[in-house]
Amino acid sequence: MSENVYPGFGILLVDDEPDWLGSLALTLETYGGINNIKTCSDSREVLSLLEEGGIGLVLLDMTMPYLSGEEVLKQIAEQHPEIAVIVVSGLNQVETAVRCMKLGAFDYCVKTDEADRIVGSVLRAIRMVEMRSEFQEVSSRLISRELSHPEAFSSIVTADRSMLDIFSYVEAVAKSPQPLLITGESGVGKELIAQAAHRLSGCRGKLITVNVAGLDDTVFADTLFGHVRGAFTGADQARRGMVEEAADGTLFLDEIGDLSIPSQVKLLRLLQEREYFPLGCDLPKRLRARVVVATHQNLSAKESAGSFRRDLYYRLRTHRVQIPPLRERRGDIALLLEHFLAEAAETLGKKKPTPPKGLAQFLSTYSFPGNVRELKAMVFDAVSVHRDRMLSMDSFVKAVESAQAEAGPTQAAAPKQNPFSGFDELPTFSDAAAFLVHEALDRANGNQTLAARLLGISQPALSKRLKMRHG
Ligand SMILES: Nc1ncnc2c1ncn2[C@@H]1O[C@H](COP(=O)(O)OP(=O)(O)OP(=O)(O)O)[C@@H](O)[C@H]1O
Repeated sequence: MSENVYPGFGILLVDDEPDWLGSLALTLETYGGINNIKTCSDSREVLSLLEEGGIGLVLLDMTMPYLSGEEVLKQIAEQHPEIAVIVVSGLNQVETAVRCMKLGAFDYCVKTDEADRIVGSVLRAIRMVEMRSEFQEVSSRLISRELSHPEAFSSIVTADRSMLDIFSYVEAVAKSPQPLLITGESGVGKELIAQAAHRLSGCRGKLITVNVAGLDDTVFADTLFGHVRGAFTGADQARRGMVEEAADGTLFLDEIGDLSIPSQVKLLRLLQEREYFPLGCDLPKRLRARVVVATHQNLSAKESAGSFRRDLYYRLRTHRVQIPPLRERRGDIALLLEHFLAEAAETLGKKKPTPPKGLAQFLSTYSFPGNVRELKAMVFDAVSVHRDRMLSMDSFVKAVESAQAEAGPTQAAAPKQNPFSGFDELPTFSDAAAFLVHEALDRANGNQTLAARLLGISQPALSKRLKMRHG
């Protein structure tokens, strides 16, 4: 991973005036942090430069000796359709602009345009090229459905398709110098994904995690950037900031949605300039870490509401993954249950207990607002109190009931699947009811209260049914 280069592909500036090439390169670097730039002042050399590879975007002058911009544009469109071209002309001519766009140019700018207009156009083109190559990379991985480094995800227990797709994506963008944004409800496993991204990045340094929730701006700056000795009253010792601790590794900023606006400005500056100043120090230090951020908040809504800066939001969302809540991957509940039972037994020095039949099914009727963390806590609690070989269902029922009572009646019910949809011949009502009652009692080990719960009826209603059947 090259650290201080943006974007990840080269941008070729083509113009016969070397002075303009120099000033355009400076504008792009100053206003857009764009520094992966090559220049060419002879239009006849453009194609051979593109053949060498590594260029994703060309900024092309129109009026040049030898080959005109329009001719070069035609050649690029034919031979390198994957390369985006922005025409930067000395003249504002609508007809030429239309012709260029028809030939496939991404945009048409005029040299006298404000710097903002040209830089904005280049940033959009960069994003388009990035998205296109990201899409190709991800879709080829999704088609092959294979991970090159499955071991990087070994701590994440799942068999869910959407989670496996996320693994492919994280692997595809692992070596990118751009930040990775991980969103999802609390307890879904965002930190585990950050750890996997770090393992895959190939960075030699450490993974440094900073939870930025509740840090005021001064503490945020001090934590990240550190200070020199004597920077403020009481600063008897210099402090290395976390950005430095994470050098050649990954800086993981958790709860990024809680950052104050002044801290957001500092973070944006760090990402854009890849430089920072420890408090009391005049010499800038370089950011030498990959940045991964996470939040359980809806950043897009925060951005619309004005509490999250738009420029930072766009900078952060270059690569992003949204981890689904546990209730949207119920198939994982049984796997996670087994995993946490073994982990809890080992941690607590007990023999792994046998889960009661129907436990996974019972748990999958619950919406788990605290996601995997809540399931883990339930299992650890149940294992710590249990004595017999067979784990008791009671502690799970109590945990679910008290969580539901706390959440109140608005708690969403689990979406139901129709178990009969595949049947050619349907059972009668009374047969279906009898089978259901039998299965529920079996799963609940004869415990009528639990069986009634599994069936969604009261215990007296179940016992009435049983009496009717036997009587
Ligand atoms: N798929 C999984 N397999 C195994 N353990 C998991 C899985 N998902 C989450 N966990 C465990 O659940 C707990 C919560 O996970 P984690 O801290 O990664 O969640 P988070 O999304 O970062 O939460 P928060 O938003 O509160 O920071 C951790 O103990 C983690 O190890």
